[in-house]
Formats: sequence, structure tokens, C-alpha cells
Amino acid sequence: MSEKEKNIPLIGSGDPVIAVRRASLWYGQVIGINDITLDIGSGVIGLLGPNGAGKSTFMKVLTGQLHPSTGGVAIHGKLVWNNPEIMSKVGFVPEQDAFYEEMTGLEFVTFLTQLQGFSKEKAAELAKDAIAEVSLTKEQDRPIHTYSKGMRQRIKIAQALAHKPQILFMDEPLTGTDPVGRRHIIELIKKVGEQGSTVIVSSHILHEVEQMTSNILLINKGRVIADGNVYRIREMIDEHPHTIFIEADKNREFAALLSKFDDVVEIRFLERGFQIATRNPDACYDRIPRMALEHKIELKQYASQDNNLMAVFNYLVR
Ligand SMILES: Nc1ncnc2c1ncn2[C@@H]1O[C@H](COP(=O)(O)OP(=O)(O)OP(=O)(O)O)[C@@H](O)[C@H]1O
Repeated sequence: MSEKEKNIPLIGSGDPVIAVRRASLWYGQVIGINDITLDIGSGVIGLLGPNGAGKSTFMKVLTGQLHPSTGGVAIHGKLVWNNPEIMSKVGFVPEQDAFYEEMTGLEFVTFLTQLQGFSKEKAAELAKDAIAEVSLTKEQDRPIHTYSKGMRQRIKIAQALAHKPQILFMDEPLTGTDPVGRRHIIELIKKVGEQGSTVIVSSHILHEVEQMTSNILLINKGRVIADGNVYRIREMIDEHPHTIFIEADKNREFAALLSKFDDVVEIRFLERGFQIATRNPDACYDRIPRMALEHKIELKQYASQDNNLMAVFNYLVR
């Protein structure tokens, strides 16, 4: 693949690290990704799209876990498919949990690092460093089946980081994490990006991704439908109210408190909680935990809904 090809979008900074050319993948009749061509440089890149958009498929094609039906992917000029040399440069945090539950965190990360070709001693040393990076040292000798969801996410990140890859892929790394765990992972992702690596992070929540980076690839129905700076994408999104689902022990009382703010344009009660539409998501996200605490309301969960993102996708693909 020639790097001199013209008009190929480059997302991220510096020289291209990953080159994707006309890559498509079908699962039988179903399209996973559809004719994607772009270059990816370094820094943190958010891969954003609603459920089923093709994010996981794209990541698996980029990492050589799936062979594209047509087209190809190269990292540093070398095709990724069936190329073990490339694998040592890549770390992957999968969406699903696939643990050896009886292993301790340290055993798990050491074992997977050994598979990268390191001796047991060296792998254990690298594993300890990576576990420290994700602040799990205190828990490293506990079996994984005793870990919380957030800890499981972090140990997955440690296994991806341990062999010090130049490129890190993370499929929905914030799923199931609490606010403190989320902040920690976001800071970690930013740090790895600032060290000059390429970090590709998928999510279906813009608010999460924009805390890590302003470089975004929007993907829908297997196609990249926009790339570039988050501000442009944000502008499109801000035209549509942002929807947040909230579940608390006193839903009606909490909804009444939140409805007093001008940016809240709609409240709808659902089976377990309620949904609010806001024109100022940032203020709203700050306000929700603060007000719950102030009014002694137990917040069971709050999360962005796909709806506003879907509205933007509908608008972009029209
Ligand atoms: N193994 C598979 N067999 C058949 N179809 C699949 C398979 N994996 C994914 N698909 C389909 O391919 C499309 C893209 O799925 P993919 O999992 O890549 O999307 P995604 O953006 O990662 O979604 P999510 O956030 O829900 O994981 C979807 O229509 C999905 O149903």
C-alpha cells in the first residue's frame, strides 16, 4: 500500500501508523464494515457509533483477528493478517470478559504476557508494572472471580498494556465502571496517548469519548460517516437534546428536583427509572451525582442513552 495515495483521511496526529484500504467484512448477508479507507496516526482516537454500528468488527479487522472480505489493513506498512510480528506491537482490550476465573490477576496478566514471548520472570515483572498502572496491586493476588466489574475492566487493560505495545485497542473499556473507576481509566488512556502511542477506544457515548480526545471517527452501519474534530460533531449533536437515563431509590422526587433546571426540556418515566432530555449535558452530568448526595437520594445508575447519537447519525446519513 503506497503512502502517497491522495485524499485519504488521516485521523490522529503525526505520520500514519495504520493504513486501512477499502476494507469490508460481511457476516453472511450482514454487513460488519463497509468499504473503509483511512489512515490512523498517533494519540487517542475515539471510535464512536451506536450499538451494532460495526465498531467491534472494525477493531477485530484492524488487529488481524478477522480477515476482511475485501481490502486490507497494514500497520507500519505490513499487512496485519496472519502476522505475529505485528501482534507484539498491539494490545487489545476486548469487549467481552474472557478470563481464567480461578487465576489471580497477577497470574492472568503474567500468563498472557508470556504468550507474547517473554520468559516467566520477565512476564511477571511486566505484569506487576502494568497492574500498578491500573492501580490493582493490592488486589493482584486475588482470584479474578472475586473482582468487581470495574476491576475486571482494569485487569483487562493491564494485560493489554503489559508488553508495552505501540498501539492499543480498547473496545468499550468504560462499560460497567463506576464514576471513580471511569475517571481512572480515562486518565490512563490519556496518559498512554500522550506518550506517543496510538490508542483506539470504542464507545457509543460521545460524552465519555470527548473526555479522552477530540479526535473522533463516527461509524454507522459499517461505514465511517465523519472523522475529525469532536467540536464539529458536538455542534451537530447539540442541536438535539441529550438523553440520560436515571434510576434512583426515589425516582419521582429526584425527577422533580432535576426538572427545575432550564436546560432540562423533557422528563419521561420508564418502568425502572426515568429519562431526561437536556440541552446542557455537561452541566447535567455534574449535577446528577451532586444533587443525589445533597438530597440523600440513592443513585442506582445514570447513563447516556443512544437516542441523541442516533439522531445525529440519521441526520448525517440522510
Ligand atoms: N459473529 C457475527 N455473526 C453475524 N453477525 C455479526 C457478528 N458479529 C457482529 N455481527 C453484526 O455485524 C454488525 C456490526 O456489529 P459489531 O459488533 O461490529 O458492532 P458494534 O458497533 O461493535 O456494536 P456493539 O456496541 O453493540 O458491540 C451488526 O449488525 C452485528 O449484528
